[in-house]
Amino acid sequence: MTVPLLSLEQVTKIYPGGVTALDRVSLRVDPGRTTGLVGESGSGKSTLARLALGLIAPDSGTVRFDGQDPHRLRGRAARGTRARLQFVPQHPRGSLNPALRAGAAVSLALAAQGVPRRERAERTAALFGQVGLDPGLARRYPRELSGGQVQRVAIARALATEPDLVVCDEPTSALDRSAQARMLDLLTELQQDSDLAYLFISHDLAVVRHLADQVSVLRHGRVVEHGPAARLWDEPAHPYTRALLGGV
Ligand SMILES: Nc1ncnc2c1ncn2[C@@H]1O[C@H](COP(=O)(O)OP(=O)(O)OP(=O)(O)O)[C@@H](O)[C@H]1O
Repeated sequence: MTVPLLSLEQVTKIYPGGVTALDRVSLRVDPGRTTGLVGESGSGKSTLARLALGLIAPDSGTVRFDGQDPHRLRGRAARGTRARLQFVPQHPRGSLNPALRAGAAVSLALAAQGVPRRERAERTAALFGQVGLDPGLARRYPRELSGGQVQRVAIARALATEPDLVVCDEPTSALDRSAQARMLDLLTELQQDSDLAYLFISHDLAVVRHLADQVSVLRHGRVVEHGPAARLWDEPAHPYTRALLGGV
């Protein structure tokens, strides 16, 4: 049996004030594969993403990335692990520095990886090419780029560290239908080229099924159904999954 790249075992997260955002949730992402996580607003998806990235700790249960607790790593081990575990947020415009040109955002990520200055321009141009962006756009500021282009810059920046796993939190929800389809094609291509694994989070099962091998359905912090994406789509067992599909 494959050793998972990311695993959550019986994870519970209770926020101050008593909100149980996640209740004994288990989930795994295998190397080079995609696990989808669907659920409506407030179901706990972003909390799970933050736990997977090691930004917060669970109240009980375990989170493991390549066998280690990502929240407990310190120093060099933390830097190494962070490079292999990247994040593409829902609204990347907010995560890019508005005063930095798009190319500089990617170049900085390369610098943080120890890539020598003389190699950075060429590597940045290659990353722009990889995500389907004209390298000329590297000179633009985020405000001068479309939503889809900004999302691609965020992906290029994530790829700069040559990650094994990318946590994508609603990466297409701010895009129109055609940009959404192109983004899913790009993510699929990148996975095939670089053997990337994704934890792909969305409220939309119709989007998730295009990419995910396995899907977990989250409701009020609990996994109510889990299985192969095609099975959930064709024969949803839980009424909540059927309700999610009803909205498609
Ligand atoms: N820092 C926090 N402090 C207290 N409660 C929080 C905090 N963050 C999230 N919550 C609560 O935890 C629950 C899960 O929130 P979470 O953001 O994980 O859901 P979500 O599925 O990502 O929602 P959305 O799709 O709207 O982003 C919600 O009830 C939310 O109000």
